[in-house]
Amino acid sequence: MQRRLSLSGTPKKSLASSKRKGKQSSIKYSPANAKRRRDTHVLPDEEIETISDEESIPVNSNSSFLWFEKYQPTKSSELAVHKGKVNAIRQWMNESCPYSRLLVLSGPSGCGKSTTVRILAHEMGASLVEWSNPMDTRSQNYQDYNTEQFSLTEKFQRFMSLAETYPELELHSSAKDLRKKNTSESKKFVLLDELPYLSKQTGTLQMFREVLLSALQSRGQYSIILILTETKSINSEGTTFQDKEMSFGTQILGPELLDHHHVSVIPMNPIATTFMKKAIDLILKKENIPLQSKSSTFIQDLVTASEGDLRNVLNALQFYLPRKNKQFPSKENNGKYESQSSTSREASEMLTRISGRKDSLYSALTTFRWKLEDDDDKQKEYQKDIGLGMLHALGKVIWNKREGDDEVLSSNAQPSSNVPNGKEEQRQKGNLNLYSGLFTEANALEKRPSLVDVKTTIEQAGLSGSMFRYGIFENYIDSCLNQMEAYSVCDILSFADTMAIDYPYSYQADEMSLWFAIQGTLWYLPSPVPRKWRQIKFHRWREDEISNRPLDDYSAIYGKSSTIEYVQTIINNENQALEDPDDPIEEDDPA
Ligand SMILES: Nc1ncnc2c1ncn2[C@@H]1O[C@H](COP(=O)(O)OP(=O)(O)OP(=O)(O)O)[C@@H](O)[C@H]1O
Repeated sequence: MQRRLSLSGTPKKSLASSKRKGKQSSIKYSPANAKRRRDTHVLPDEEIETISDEESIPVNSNSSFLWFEKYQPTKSSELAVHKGKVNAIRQWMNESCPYSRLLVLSGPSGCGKSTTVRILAHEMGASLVEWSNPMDTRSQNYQDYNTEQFSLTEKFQRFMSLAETYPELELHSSAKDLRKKNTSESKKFVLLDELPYLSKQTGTLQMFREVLLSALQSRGQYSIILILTETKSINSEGTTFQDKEMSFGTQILGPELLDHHHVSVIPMNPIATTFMKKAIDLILKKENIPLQSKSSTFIQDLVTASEGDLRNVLNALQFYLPRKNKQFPSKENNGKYESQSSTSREASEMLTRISGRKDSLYSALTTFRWKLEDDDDKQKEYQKDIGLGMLHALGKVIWNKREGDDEVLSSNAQPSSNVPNGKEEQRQKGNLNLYSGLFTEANALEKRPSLVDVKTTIEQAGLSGSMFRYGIFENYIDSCLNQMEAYSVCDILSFADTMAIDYPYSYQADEMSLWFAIQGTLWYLPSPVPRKWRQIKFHRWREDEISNRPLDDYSAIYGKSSTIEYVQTIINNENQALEDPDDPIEEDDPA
């Protein structure tokens, strides 16, 4: 994953970002989250500011909210973050320009970086202008995106240059009133909680650094807060390790920015155990869930497994405490927790609620068929072949053959007769290559039903959900035509990752998460999927055409030079290049 996406962050346990996190923002994905180890130093619990026990926290009654959203703190006294860190951030935010212009907050996922900044800004009556990758509008403006004149990085550049004149985001209803009292002293912060895709190869990383450097040198009266989420990388042996460079931002910022006298770095720690437990106790109280003797062991186990990620632990708890029963699971002899019988149904309902909300990033997914196991009590056994079955299933997903793909491809393989006049004209002008013409037309037929049957695919996969999700993550990029699709699929995978509970293992949550990952991937992949061989087949790239849009996006993902090299390799072996790969869907057909 690092290979392609690391510079912009991690797929968050994004639902976590969905949080908008679900958002989670920069591409954050941690299939091995359960095995993460934290190398960060944990401060003693007694130094932690106490969570307020006040009953005044406004609770959002909307049942579609996840607990980490529903019970988000509204004031700094409620933050489950080390007091020293909160004070350090507050002090930095209170400093006057130009002495502090860029604050880098680094730390593991779910340790409260973004929440702390938002709350402190609110308490100060400061404006917070937040950059958000334009993919958020994907459902509404999907087609527009492909004809956009500006790339994501160009948009970021424009955002930063206009930041001073942007109105603030409406964070809280009371924010405006607070500022009215304090207009002359109100401060402005630009919050970079997600970043556009950054790559050394395409120069976007350098551009990003230059934008920040020029912001530091400008006379603007705003300061920038950059949030970097530490990720775990997976090495060739499949074990995870902490990306130390990420902790200090060196990979993204480079020495010039890090050594800049206007730049401060505050590393954040995972949330301490004691404080997590207090936050959990408070939420259970608000949910009227009685604490039982076995609950403390259960909560202790969840907290230990979460490695300081409060969002993670709240999700796990919510999954494991069905609303009706509100009973804590009991521990079996083998050390695993017995799943609640209705967990699967709860998980399904939760996902349906999330995607059903009008403002949800995932509203497009409401059209999906949700699988509800009628017989939840049945614990299926995984005794499947780990090998060809998995590859076959994976191939089907990243291929994503939809109804009508064959017709679209064969009509476009013919010379121009089947192509509308306007398109042919554009093609001749060289503004659109054959494939992009095909892609635009395909958009008109967008979301033709996929021929991939999710249930069969999961059965064929024969692996745990996390392995299969990781398989999709490693391979989906070849199926994308632009960065928006890449971000969207990655975001969905992050979302699905959050749905799966790291510990204790839940078969139902695992399957639901895989179901969601596959459905989301199938939804966001283009139609037809432009695997590399197809691009070669339908359009022989010339070097000078690679800069044409929408190939810019493709090149941004792969890097121009590697694309050219790849094309050259294929062209040198043309027969192989033009040979259609096996069609996994047809292979499924017993006839
Ligand atoms: N007492 C609390 N203190 C801090 N966060 C809390 C608390 N209770 C619930 N939360 C929730 O925990 C989550 C913490 O996530 P947050 O986005 O702030 O972390 P982060 O470090 O920025 O993570 P990431 O880098 O993955 O975005 C938020 O969704 C917040 O609403």
